[in-house]
Amino acid sequence: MSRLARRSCWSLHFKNLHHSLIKTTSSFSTDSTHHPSPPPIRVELTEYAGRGVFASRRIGAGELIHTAKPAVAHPSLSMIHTVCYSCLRKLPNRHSTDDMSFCCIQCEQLSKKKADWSSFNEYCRLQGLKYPLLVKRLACQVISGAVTYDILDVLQPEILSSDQISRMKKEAALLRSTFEDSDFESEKMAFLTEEWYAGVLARIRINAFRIELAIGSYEDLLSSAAALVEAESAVGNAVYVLPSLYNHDCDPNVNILWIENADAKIKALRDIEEGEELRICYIDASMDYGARQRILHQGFGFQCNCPRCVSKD
Ligand SMILES: C[S@@+](CC[C@H](N)C(=O)[O-])C[C@H]1O[C@@H](n2cnc3c(N)ncnc32)[C@H](O)[C@@H]1O
Repeated sequence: MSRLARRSCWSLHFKNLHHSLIKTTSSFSTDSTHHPSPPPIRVELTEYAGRGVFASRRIGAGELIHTAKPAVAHPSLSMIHTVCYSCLRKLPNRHSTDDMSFCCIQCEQLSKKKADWSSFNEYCRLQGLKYPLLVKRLACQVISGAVTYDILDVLQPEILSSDQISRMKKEAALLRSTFEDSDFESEKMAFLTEEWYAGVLARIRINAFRIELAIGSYEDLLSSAAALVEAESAVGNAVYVLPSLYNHDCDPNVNILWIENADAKIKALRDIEEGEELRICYIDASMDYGARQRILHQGFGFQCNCPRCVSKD
């Protein structure tokens, strides 16, 4: 296939992908008559990093570009008694001892049939793992019919080593046996194979966001200071579809923030021209050039060639 033909094939693919992503994964701010306005973005192929998100019109500094609901979210284990198990909102009653507490009936309904997750959670706690918790949560959502088993297939996967794959096989078996012990119907678990587990985890490892809620009150400020002392300031982790298509820049023009729960808000940090790529920063941009390159290479497998890195700033 010629380069041009391949490109137009991709263009068609991305046009369809763009429409389905916009329709299915994001909720957008509405105007006063409650007509949802489409976000000013389009998904296109970049020259350097697969897909990326581009401005479809001029966007002003501070503008809310779009919001997005997570495909899957899970609280940090150290926060499991203090935030909603579904949406990661802080709970008014911070003394819950239940491993699944909810902020409202709608969130509770997303976890109707419960299993005993103590062994799986303990395994993750001992190994210092956070992403298998997202796979567990996704499997629950698939079983309950809230999402399809292939919801994350559209995301870029990490290339896994054979060591990682054999560890994942053990985790997949532990996950499956927890469902079996809790009498989940076996037909509903047919999707839960070692391959499914490894494929989902490979995508989560590249695309998960660590959720830190914006400080809303003096009380939040105190609890966040306490969490920092305990080395855990994130309320949890989540994976989104559309936000996962934003590429990285060490001097980004947009950022993602969370105000009260795991719903992501994507905002412009400065004026952006039509056609400009929208890029977020995956890491702490205050680190020096060498540390940024090392972390991006180890965590995401790429060498950053953003203007800041090219000038070794
Ligand atoms: C979260 S995904 C971003 C969307 C991705 N481009 C896609 O097509 O799905 C992260 C991956 O995009 C690529 N990427 C993102 N920012 C990049 C950059 N500044 N330079 C090179 N590759 C980048 C890397 O392969 C990285 O692992």
